[in-house]
Parts: sequence; structure tokens; C-alpha cells
Amino acid sequence: MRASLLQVAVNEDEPVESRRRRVAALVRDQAGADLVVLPELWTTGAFAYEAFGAEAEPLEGPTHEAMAKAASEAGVWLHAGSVPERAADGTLYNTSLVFSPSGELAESYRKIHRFGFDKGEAVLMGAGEDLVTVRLPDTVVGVATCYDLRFPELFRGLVDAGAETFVVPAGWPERRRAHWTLLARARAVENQAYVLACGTAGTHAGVPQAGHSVVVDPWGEVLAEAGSGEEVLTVDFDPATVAGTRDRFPALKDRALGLDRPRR
Ligand SMILES: NC(=O)CCC(=O)C(=O)O
Repeated sequence: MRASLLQVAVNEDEPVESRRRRVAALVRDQAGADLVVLPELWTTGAFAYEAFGAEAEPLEGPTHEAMAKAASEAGVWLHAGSVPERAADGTLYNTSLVFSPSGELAESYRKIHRFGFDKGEAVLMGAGEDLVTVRLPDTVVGVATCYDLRFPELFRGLVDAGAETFVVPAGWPERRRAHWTLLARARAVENQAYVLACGTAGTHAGVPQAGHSVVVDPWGEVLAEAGSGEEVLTVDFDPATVAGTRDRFPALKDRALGLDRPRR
């Protein structure tokens, strides 16, 4: 299976509409890949909080339209990263869109863990509630977004729902780059799954982005890692390795369930 992670540079000096056109062209260039992945909130930037409301779109908004078309023109599965979604009741969500090669919206995922503690995304956006998996021809993808990477129980839930490959769009800052790589490898090792983690490059809202998108195999080995600038990271991997690893080293079968219950 061939995946291309598009580590898009998100800088404020580029208008959103021109970035949307540029990214659509980049997606079209990936014809021949099985899966293309974009980062989190690449229209606005994950830290450009004041732009969330201004650039928010309905689920079937301009990014949906451009990415559906690009996916069908390239003939690829496209995890189009996330957009600031404005729901019918006015609530904003950080919502990922996954398109099939015919340009149909296969799934959407509202980010469950919002970043910012008591400001930013955590107060501006609503929290998603649903785990989302997507069945591709060769693997079952579990979807998570950026800060979600810090919550192992979410990934374990996705494994229980059948996930073999995690796709994680992000807008991760340079100052915590060490956590990014460490957490991507940890989620891969503990769940014996592939992790395809796609971040942004550039600087927006004064926050330099880490880049360093990474693909990790079910043994925790880094198969490919980007640098810090805009880059297309392409990797070939064998999804059957997940079942092989889980068979040969069956740690997932040794789970002691119910440890989250109080002792008495
Ligand atoms: N956009 C995000 O979720 C940022 C997450 C982050 O910076 C961190 O977990 O550290």
C-alpha cells in the first residue's frame, strides 16, 4: 500500500482560498498512491484561533467540495485533514473528512480531545463523541487528530473497533516535537498498528510548526520521517504486517480488562 503524507506549510501570508487550490493540486499529483493524508486545520492553522469562526464552513463547504474533486481526479483515498466545521446549531468542531477514490465522503470525525486547556480550541470548539474507523480495501483505518495522540485509551478503543492503521492529522508545534515522535511511536507499539502522522510546516499565529510527519510500523520502527519544511512524504507499507505482528507477539491478548474500575 502506498501512502503520501502532504506536510503543508501554513503561513498567514497565503490566503485560505489560494492554499486550498494549491493543496488540491498537490493531491491530484498523488495519482498512483492508495491513500493521501493532509494535516489538521490546514486552511486556517491549528493555532490561528481568531480565524476559526471567520473560516468555519459547513460539512459540505468549500474544502469538502475541493477535496472531493481532488480525490476523484487522483483516484485515491483521501484523509483531507480537518476543517473548522460550523454545525447547524452554530457550534464549531474540528472535523476531519475522509473521501473515497470516487470523491464520496466516506466518514467524518469530530476531534474528541480539544487542545488549549482553558483557551483556544478547548473553548471555541465543541468536543466530538464518536470513535471513527474507515474500511479501506487493504486495512481498517482508525482516525484521531493531533492532541488525541496523548490519549492512549482512544487508540485502544479504535483497536477494539478493528483499526490496524491510525491516521493522525496534526498541527503540532516545534517546541513539543520530541513528544510528537515519541507518542506516535508509543501508539504504534502498544497497539501493534501502523501510525501515519501528518503535521504542518510553516509558522502561523506566531507558533512555528514541527513538521516531521512520520510513518511508524507496528513494531515501532520509523519507516519514513519528513523534515521541517513543506514536503510530500511517500511510503510503501504492507498492512498484513499488523496481523503478523499481533500473531507473533500477542500482547493485545494479555490485556487485563476492567482496570479502570475502582478497587472496592
Ligand atoms: N492542535 C493540537 O491539538 C496541538 C496539540 C499540542 O500542541 C500538544 O499536544 O502538545
